[in-house]
Amino acid sequence: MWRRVASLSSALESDLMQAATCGAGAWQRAFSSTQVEVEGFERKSHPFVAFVLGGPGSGKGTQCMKIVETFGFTHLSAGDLLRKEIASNSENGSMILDTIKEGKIVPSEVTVRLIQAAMEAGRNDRFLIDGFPRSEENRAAYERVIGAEPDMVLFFDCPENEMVKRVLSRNEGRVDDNMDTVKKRLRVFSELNLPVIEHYSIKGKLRKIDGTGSADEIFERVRSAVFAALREREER
Ligand SMILES: Nc1ncnc2c1ncn2[C@@H]1O[C@H](COP(=O)(O)OP(=O)(O)OP(=O)(O)O)[C@@H](O)[C@H]1O
Ligand SMILES: Nc1ccn([C@@H]2O[C@H](COP(=O)(O)O)[C@@H](O)[C@H]2O)c(=O)n1
Ligand SMILES: [Mg+2]
Repeated sequence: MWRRVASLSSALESDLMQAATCGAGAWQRAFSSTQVEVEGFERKSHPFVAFVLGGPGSGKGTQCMKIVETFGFTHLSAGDLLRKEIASNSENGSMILDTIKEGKIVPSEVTVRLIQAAMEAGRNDRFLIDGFPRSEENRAAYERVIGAEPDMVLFFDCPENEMVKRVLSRNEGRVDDNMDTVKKRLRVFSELNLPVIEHYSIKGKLRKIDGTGSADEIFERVRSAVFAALREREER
């Protein structure tokens, strides 16, 4: 089993405090003093970041939970962060709600700032960023603000009819889990997200996973892909 890092050195604590107040790129510096050995993998100074992509209902959130249990990542879902903004009545709340209802993409500055804050607060050196980047604009904003590229990109490849079936039976009360919005989300996925996936494929960072079968069957594919990426990073 993977062991979570239970405590942080006081030097790191102070770096994290600095990261919380300094903004762009500071979270990277916050990890510069830590190197911890866990299950044979030395934890490097720079956080390991995996983007998790796939169409609506392709199983991103389900598989992220399993990755967290097995590999000790912190899971940040862009959609969940946006939904929390709505729930907290922030100044952007009503704009975000309208955008999600339409299945459109929230302005990148908003989403990237939420991700950045969550990473700074995350106290981990392995992050799964689920449902991001959804567009080339998202991708460029992340690189500009965070100043880094992901170590790997997981893409859950799933047929549309299966994704629609899963979304419509999810039953979590999401405002966008209805046929009308799902159609729009699928169109946005094809038009805006597939080019991002293609970009990472060209860069050799993409791990395409067959998203069909049971959640456990899919996780066996995911486990090998994540293990290989962590090992590659270790060897670098
Ligand atoms: N392999 C699977 N087989 C059947 N149902 C699944 C499978 N994986 C996930 N589900 C179910 O399908 C629904 C959608 O899964 P999940 O929330 O993980 O997808 P997602 O990619 O995060 O979707 P979204 O982009 O809309 O957030 C959930 O109700 C989940 O329990
Ligand atoms: N990078 C992102 C991610 C999400 N959104 C909006 O949230 C909706 C729900 O996202 P899920 O990942 O939970 O399916 C999505 O349809 C978008 O409206 C976004 O704008 N940018
Ligand atoms: Mg999800």
